[in-house]
Amino acid sequence: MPDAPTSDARTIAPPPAPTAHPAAPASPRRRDALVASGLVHRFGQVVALGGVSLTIPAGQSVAVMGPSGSGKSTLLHCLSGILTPDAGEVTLGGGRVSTLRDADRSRLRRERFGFVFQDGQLIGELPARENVALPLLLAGMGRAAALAHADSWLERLGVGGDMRLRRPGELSGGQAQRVAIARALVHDPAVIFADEPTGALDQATGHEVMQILTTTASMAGATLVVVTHDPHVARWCSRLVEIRDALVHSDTLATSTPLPTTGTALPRQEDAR
Ligand SMILES: Nc1ncnc2c1ncn2[C@@H]1O[C@H](COP(=O)(O)OP(=O)(O)OP(=O)(O)O)[C@@H](O)[C@H]1O
Repeated sequence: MPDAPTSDARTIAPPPAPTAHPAAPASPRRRDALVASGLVHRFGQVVALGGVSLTIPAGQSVAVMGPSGSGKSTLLHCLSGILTPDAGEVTLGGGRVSTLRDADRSRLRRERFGFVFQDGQLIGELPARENVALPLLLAGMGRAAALAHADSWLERLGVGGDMRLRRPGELSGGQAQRVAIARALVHDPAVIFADEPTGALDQATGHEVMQILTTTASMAGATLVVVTHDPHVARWCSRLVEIRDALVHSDTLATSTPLPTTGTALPRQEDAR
């Protein structure tokens, strides 16, 4: 694995102070490991995940790589409760994710997970600050407090001032991804899932976005799971999981310490640190 890029964390201010609100609870929940045990998922005859087990300690950044069609997005979707696996289980801090009822799973996704997609998936009709405030509003925070919290995140990620009031279509790709990162972090999630977060950006902007994503996630104590085709993106993360043919093919820490991976075997948590 190549050397991790130099992170200029000093240029990014610490996260805004958490508010005394369920949408931004204090830190203990962040100690939750995300664990996948024997995940199997099929689309008809296609086996997209053939028995994948992973333990991701709280606060770790993991890049998921592999050839097209190997099962990366399916893994991300199962880990984040978007898809229900046909077999196996996902837990966060010991609490079940994959087998929750739909309503509870949606709530868990809203409150404990943040998402960054290739195209941002911001709401086109809403200004940046309202896009960012949305997770807080959905969690019941008052409008003024939610917008103030959103503003402080946007400011911190370099899209403050006038840009807060622009709609996504009036922002550059890099600016829109900064807004998407602010939206993913604003409610203080335990885990951020990013699917090709730099896929629509040029290399320099992608580098900048990864720097912001990894630095802010780390400062906030959030676990980060990034699906990417790009080794330059992957090297921002402290662990690389390679998926091939619906299974974990390799699992490596940035220190180049190989982790035991044998099909469905579940690595012990201390192995993955
Ligand atoms: N909704 C779906 N319906 C049917 N088959 C699907 C569906 N989604 C994924 N698949 C199939 O499941 C397998 C794994 O797909 P997945 O999207 O997880 O791979 P990936 O590694 O993320 O690919 P890529 O890098 O191209 O995005 C592939 O064979 C794919 O064609």
